[in-house]
Amino acid sequence: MHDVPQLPFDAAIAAIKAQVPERLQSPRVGIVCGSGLGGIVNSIQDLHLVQYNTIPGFAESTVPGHKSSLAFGTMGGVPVVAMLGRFHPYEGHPLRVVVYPIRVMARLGIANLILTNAAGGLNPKLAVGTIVALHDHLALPNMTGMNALLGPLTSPTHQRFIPLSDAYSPGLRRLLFLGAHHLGLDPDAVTEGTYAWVSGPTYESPAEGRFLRLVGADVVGMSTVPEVLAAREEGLDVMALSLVTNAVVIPETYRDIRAEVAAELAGKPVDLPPAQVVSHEEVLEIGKAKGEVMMKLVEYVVSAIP
Ligand SMILES: O=P(O)(O)O[C@H]1O[C@H](CO)[C@@H](O)[C@H]1O
Ligand code: HPA
Repeated sequence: MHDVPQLPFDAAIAAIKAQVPERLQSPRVGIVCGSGLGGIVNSIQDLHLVQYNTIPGFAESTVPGHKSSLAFGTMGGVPVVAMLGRFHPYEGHPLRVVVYPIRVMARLGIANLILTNAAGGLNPKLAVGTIVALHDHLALPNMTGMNALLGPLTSPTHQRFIPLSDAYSPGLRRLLFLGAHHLGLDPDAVTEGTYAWVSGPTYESPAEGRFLRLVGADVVGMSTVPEVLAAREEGLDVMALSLVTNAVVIPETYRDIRAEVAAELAGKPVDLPPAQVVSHEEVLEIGKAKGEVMMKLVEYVVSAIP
């Protein structure tokens, strides 16, 4: 396999192999832990951590709730590698750096990739805490010049035109729902939906949230899609799970300040609606509170992959 120009794959693989026992050097499944979801590492046995700053080509994650290490070990006896901390374009990382760890994991031999993320709920039917298995995505940045696969072909053997109609593996999603059943989860705890990828780092304005809902997205977040594209280019089977950490505020009407002032001038009482704003702290809190369900599902799927 030829490598992406200027990305030091051989040095990265060598640095990893120097730090990980041979029995764990060829993981079958790769996992990416989303904001606040690093607890997934607790279900890895025979754990060996490799710091990103020891792997050539890796950046550092600068986002609270993301560490900067690769976790090697086993889950239900299956060798795995998990990214404790991902890179987002809004941190200033170029897209080829954002997806580099996915390509490194592919070169280590993974065949399946499980991505997790924290996301805002656009579909009003999704309660905070719901886990959404992505069956599709809507990526305005991809459609307007921020596609992670722009640029020279990754290698002469890679495909240029990657289909996305089959990006999210039905087989892995089937295992997920079998897992939800075996774990006795409430039927509404896990569902399927479409993820809107936005660049961030601002959360959505009400009009943006309304727009994304109108065009068919169920959840919204600032990650995952670039990783899905690279993984598909590398020939990996992909499952992506969003934990709904907050409801995106999409008011039907705006505060009518003109009417409020008129009422105030007329001496009438004015009822002020409570301000609703999302924060990353809230996102991390829900991640911590609900992360265990995500961990158990990931564990089930990893063990059940044929
Ligand atoms: O997608 P992950 O990395 O889980 O993080 C999500 O949480 C952060 C915002 O709170 C954004 O980075 C968003 O993408
Ligand atoms: N919007 C975008 N990304 C997010 C959100 C959100 O509401 N919550 C967690 N990640």
